[in-house]
Formats: sequence, C-alpha cells, structure tokens
Amino acid sequence: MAPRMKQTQPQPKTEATTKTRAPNWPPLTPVIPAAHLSMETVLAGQIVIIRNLFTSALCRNYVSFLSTLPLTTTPGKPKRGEAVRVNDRFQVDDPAFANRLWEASGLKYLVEMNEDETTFDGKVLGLNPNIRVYRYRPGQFFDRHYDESNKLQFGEGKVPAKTTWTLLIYLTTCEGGETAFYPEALKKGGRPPNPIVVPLETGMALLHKHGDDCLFHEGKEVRSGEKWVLRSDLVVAR
Ligand SMILES: O=C(O)CCC(=O)C(=O)O
Ligand SMILES: [Fe+2]
Repeated sequence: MAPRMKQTQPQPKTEATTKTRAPNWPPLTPVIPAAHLSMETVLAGQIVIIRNLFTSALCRNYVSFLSTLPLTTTPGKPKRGEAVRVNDRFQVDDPAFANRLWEASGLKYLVEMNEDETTFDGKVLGLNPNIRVYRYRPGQFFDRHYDESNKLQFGEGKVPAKTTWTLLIYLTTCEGGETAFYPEALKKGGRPPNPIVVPLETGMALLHKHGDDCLFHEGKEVRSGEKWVLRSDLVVAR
C-alpha cells in the first residue's frame, strides 16, 4: 500500500485580525435548473460527477473574478508526510458563500434527490465553509495523496459535524490536469485495478469519498492552459 500522504488542510485562522475577508463573490447565475442536472456514478460508493453544474458563462465569470484574488503559490516545501502540492491557491472560511453554493448551484437538490443516509455517509447538512480556489499553470500539479475527514461545528446551531466527501468544481479545461484515482488491489499481492482518470470538463463537479476510505489520488500536471478549481466538501452530522 502506498504511504498515506495526507492532504492536510490549512485550517482557517481563528484570530479576527488574521482572518481572510470573504470576497465579494459574483452571483451564481446563470445556472441550469437543478431538475435538468444529474449525478453520474464513476465508481460506486467512491466517485460521482455532475456535468454542467456551472454553466460555461458562469465559469468564465468566476475565473475572471478569481484571477483578482490574492492567490499564493504552495508549497515551498511540504511538511513531513504531506503531499507535494504545487499550485496557486486562495482559501477562506465563508459559511454564507458555502451555503449559497450549496443551494443556488443545485447541489443541495441533487444530493437530497440521490441520498439515502448511506450514499454520502450520513445526513448531508451542506458544504464545508472552508472554500478553496486552485489555479494550476503549466508544470503545476497536486501529487498523490488521501483527503482527510475534518470535524467541525456546522452552521449557526454549531451542529457537531464532519466532512465525508470532497467536492471539486472544474472551471476550465486545459491539457493535462486530470484528477486520477488509484484503487488498491482487492487482495494483498493482487494486481491493482486500472487507475480512474477523470478528464476535466468546464463546469463539471466531482465528488469523491474521503477520510478512511479515500482513494489515493492526484491532480495530474497541467501541460498547457490553466486549470481552475473550486474546492469544498460535503458535511454530515456526527
Ligand atoms: O485538483 C485536483 O484535480 C485534485 C485536488 C485535490 O486532490 C484536493 O483538493 O485534495
Ligand atoms: Fe485530494
């Protein structure tokens, strides 16, 4: 088994003085009515996609807005046991935007339509307010790792909760940059199944299970163009 390289999430800072201010996100329009969207299973119990969660007009608008944010290049040097991650990123704790993204994009509708309590490992409450924006330019990538589940107190009621599935929304396409998953062999010493490589599609969302059952995965190197991603997670009650 591959070493368990963690994707440690930089936690939102608690000091009011050092907190990143919530950006003035553009409206989440136009979007396709949720009833016209669907969840497609890529790997049962592990990976699903939703095509056109963001329309191409919305993606264009978001990329031009996100380009104005103060992105910082990660790493330098990862801490011991952390995945090498070379991209430009912005991170903010923004519960209001997370809720807007959850409701206005149609995600809430789709998750609730497709969910019994086992699908996403609990009763889904919404999206992790820890919103991350990634930009990968040619040569940049996110090395193989596992995503961890994080505990949080969710919403105004501070409901004990945890993250269970990673949400990636691809805002552009480019050459390279696919998210690739590496399932393990079913038997020790057995041949591992083929990797699952998900090509980028503008406006497509990908959800994958994280925590203890997370598949080893990576964001492959971008060869040309720019890859832009919005990242959050599904949050369930603990
Ligand atoms: O950018 C990607 O394709 C993968 C990102 C990722 O693995 C993560 O955010 O944990
Ligand atoms: Fe990841």
